[in-house]
Amino acid sequence: MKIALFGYGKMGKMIEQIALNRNHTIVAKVDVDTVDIDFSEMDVAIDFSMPSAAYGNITKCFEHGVPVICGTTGWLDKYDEAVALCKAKNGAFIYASNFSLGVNVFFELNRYLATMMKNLDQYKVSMEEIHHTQKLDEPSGTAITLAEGIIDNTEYKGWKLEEAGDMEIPITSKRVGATPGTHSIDYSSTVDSIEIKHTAHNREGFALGAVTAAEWIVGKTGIFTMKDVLNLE
Ligand SMILES: NC(=O)C1=CN([C@@H]2O[C@H](COP(=O)(O)OP(=O)(O)OC[C@H]3O[C@@H](n4cnc5c(N)ncnc54)[C@H](OP(=O)(O)O)[C@@H]3O)[C@@H](O)[C@H]2O)C=CC1
Ligand SMILES: O=C(O)C1=N[C@H](C(=O)O)C[C@H](O)C1
Repeated sequence: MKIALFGYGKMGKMIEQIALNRNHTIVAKVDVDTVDIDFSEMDVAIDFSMPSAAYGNITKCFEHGVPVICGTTGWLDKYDEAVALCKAKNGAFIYASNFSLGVNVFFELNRYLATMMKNLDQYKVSMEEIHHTQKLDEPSGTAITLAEGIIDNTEYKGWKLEEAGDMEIPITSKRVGATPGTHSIDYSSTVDSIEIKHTAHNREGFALGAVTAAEWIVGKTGIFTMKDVLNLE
């Protein structure tokens, strides 16, 4: 498979390694300075760039009929526009705030736990995410997906960084050293607490998930999620 990398930073480099090990070819490494992009060579594009760059990269790919796997976070105010363009062009698209198998299992666990806690008013939920100090966005995309999983299954109405209102989920974002990504959800009452936690030990799981999604999407049209790719139920 011929893969174009949009963004060649920490994730782009890890994805390149995994793709080459799986006998794929990297046909382009696109960064902010790239002017001539040959879209005709690409079977699929994988975007791990920057919040300010993702939408432009994705839409250029759709215009040229290239399927897109996007892991960049912090640009989702434009997600609906990207989806509309993808549909208009009969393209193929997967965005995931987190491509790792472990976090996608954790997303399901979070939803299930939320349904169990829904009527237990003595417990208050809170969330913490910890990432490396170079991360540009907060809270993390993964934390937002986790909050949405709780909101969909309980009476909580929204989320907020730090101080939250009564029916809002408080999220604490910490930036510590080179932490790849740690997310925890806590339900506390006056007598006890229940905590679930996912800890990434490195970036390999994110990169492998993105390459797996790229292998899966080639030849398909439509808007998909990692749940489709991983066949999780
Ligand atoms: N969904 C998931 O599973 C995961 C998502 N992420 C997300 O992926 C994104 C990238 O993370 P990471 O690799 O750690 O970040 P890095 O900062 O290491 O890499 C981002 C790269 O994008 C480049 N870039 C800047 N502008 C453009 C542009 N217009 N087109 C293409 N590339 C551009 C940057 O170049 P320069 O440095 O020259 O500006 C940099 O090399 C983040 O949003 C992060 O949150 C990260 C891990 C997992
Ligand atoms: O920026 C990162 O590094 C990561 N970003 C994603 C996010 O915002 O959730 C996924 C992962 O946690 C690493």
